[in-house]
Amino acid sequence: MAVSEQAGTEAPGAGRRPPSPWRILNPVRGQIRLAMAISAGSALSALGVMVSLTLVIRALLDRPEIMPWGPLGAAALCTVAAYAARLGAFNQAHYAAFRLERILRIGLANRLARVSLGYVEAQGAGALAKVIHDDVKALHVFVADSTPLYARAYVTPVVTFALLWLFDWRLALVALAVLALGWGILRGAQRRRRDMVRAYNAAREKVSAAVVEYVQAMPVVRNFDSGQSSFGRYQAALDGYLAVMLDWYRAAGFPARFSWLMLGPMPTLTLVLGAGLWFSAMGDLSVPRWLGVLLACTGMAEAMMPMMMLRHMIEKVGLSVARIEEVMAAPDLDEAGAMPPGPLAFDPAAPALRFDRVRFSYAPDLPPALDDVSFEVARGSVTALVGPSGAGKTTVARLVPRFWDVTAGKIEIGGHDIRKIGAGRLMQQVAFVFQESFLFADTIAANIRIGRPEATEAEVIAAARAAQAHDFITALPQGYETRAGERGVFLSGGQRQRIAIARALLQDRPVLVLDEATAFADPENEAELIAALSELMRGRTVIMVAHRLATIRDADQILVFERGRIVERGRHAALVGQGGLYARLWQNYETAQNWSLGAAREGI
Ligand SMILES: Nc1ncnc2c1ncn2[C@@H]1O[C@H](COP(=O)(O)OP(=O)(O)OP(=O)(O)O)[C@@H](O)[C@H]1O
Repeated sequence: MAVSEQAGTEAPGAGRRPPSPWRILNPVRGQIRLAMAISAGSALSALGVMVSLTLVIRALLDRPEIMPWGPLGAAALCTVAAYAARLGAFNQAHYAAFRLERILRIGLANRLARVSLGYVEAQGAGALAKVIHDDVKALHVFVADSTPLYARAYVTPVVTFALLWLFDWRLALVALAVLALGWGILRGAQRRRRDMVRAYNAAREKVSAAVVEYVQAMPVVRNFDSGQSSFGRYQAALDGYLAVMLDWYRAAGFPARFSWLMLGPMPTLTLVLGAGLWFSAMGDLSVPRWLGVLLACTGMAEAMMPMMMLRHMIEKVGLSVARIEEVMAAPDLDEAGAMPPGPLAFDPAAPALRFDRVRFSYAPDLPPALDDVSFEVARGSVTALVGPSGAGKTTVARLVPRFWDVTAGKIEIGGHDIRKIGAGRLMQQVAFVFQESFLFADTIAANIRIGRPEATEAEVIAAARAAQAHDFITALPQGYETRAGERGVFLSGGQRQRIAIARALLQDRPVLVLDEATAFADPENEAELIAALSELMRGRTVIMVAHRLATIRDADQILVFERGRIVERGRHAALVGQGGLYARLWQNYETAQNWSLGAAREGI
């Protein structure tokens, strides 16, 4: 399951609480503590203003003819200090947030560089990019805006209560009772909140999945579906979302609003005012004290609000933390047994590539996708993998660049177990061109240069020429400097493939893995693609998956897979002669070819 889906609805661990954000803040803990301390100082200074003003009033009531400069000056000083400290706290928190953002992004990028490519593929590039971007951003917002509030939210009510107690313990208890009542009702209203949040997230995910499906499937929808079933799914998701929202509103509505009202300053003020009137009428409360209580208790009620908001923010940011921690905990490619760095001597007598009793399962509870697969690929030869859908061909191709590691057995390059070579050195040996050729949002030239940034312009052009890409590249608006990839120029699947081939040519690595490299090609493109591939394959050790059997007729070795095992092996003519699975596949292929041209025309 992809990262985003997991944390969005069920996981991390259905029904479990999202983790606390504090642990992940460790790298900037010191600075956050500093921000909190300064913020607490600001809260105390604000209370100092209240106390000073109370002293001013008391002094004026006692001796109205003398201006109480001392308490007035203290009030002014405390006001300035409160604002300065507040600003300082937010500055510190923002610095910490920027530092944390950088640390987490670098950490996540480093992690992804070390995990297996299979993990990245399984999670989906989009979901991982969302973690690096959106979830880290959510933490930034939390640190920058919430941590100073946090200190204030806890310091202010406690210190205010102490002050109230000093002024008049009876009125302090009245204020506390009102707030406790509001708090109690709110907690009651929030008891169902976690379930509600989960139902809400699930409903929201369903809506976005339905939207994505509806938009992505638009061509299919228009052709076959007239929009009925996918739009129906979208509508059902929307209805579900509405039902959850209404349910939530009904369940939490009244108590929540009532408790917010209770936690506002008015109820506390009214009761303290009433109680104060009564006490002073009984001659039990001096006016300055009463005023002091009134001034302070508004602050106490107000301070409760951020507490509620912060609880909500912590729960929300917890989901982002869960997703970040999940990526951070992704297993490393096993590099423990890797040989020390330095040039590697390959055994010239060993085959270029060897699978030795390889067994591989995608997960411990899944049946093996490959079982007891052994073969050798001689240096400079071409090995083709064929077989029915799901037979394991792609899995073989992806085990070579270590998308995943074998479950049992081993894969060797030049006599070395690929797990021991180390990922970096392995990549110097193996180039791969897979079904989807990814182009970065950069110029075409930069995209070709990716494996060898130091390549000269002449080398880039030579590689593009050999890959049959030069002509269409020069026809683009800015030639090699045209931007490709996201929001760049639109390139067809076959053109992207040829750029990927030019890239692989420039990388000039001895072992080449091709998976379905001609899958995207239209008939005009195909001839060019095959020419490009022949250029790429020249002199290299090639292992290729191809559905178009014509492209592998001349392969030095054909391995026929069925249900994860090699069932036949040999050259084309011999295999056709055997009359087994390959012969059947070949016959089907030929029939399909003839049908596509001849029968289809007759049909029209
Ligand atoms: N990421 C994955 N997770 C779990 N199982 C997988 C995964 N990828 C492939 N499989 C399973 O492993 C088996 C072999 O799949 P593989 O893609 O290697 O077959 P293939 O011969 O390349 O098929 P095709 O010609 O249709 O591409 C299949 O049963 C497939 O369902």
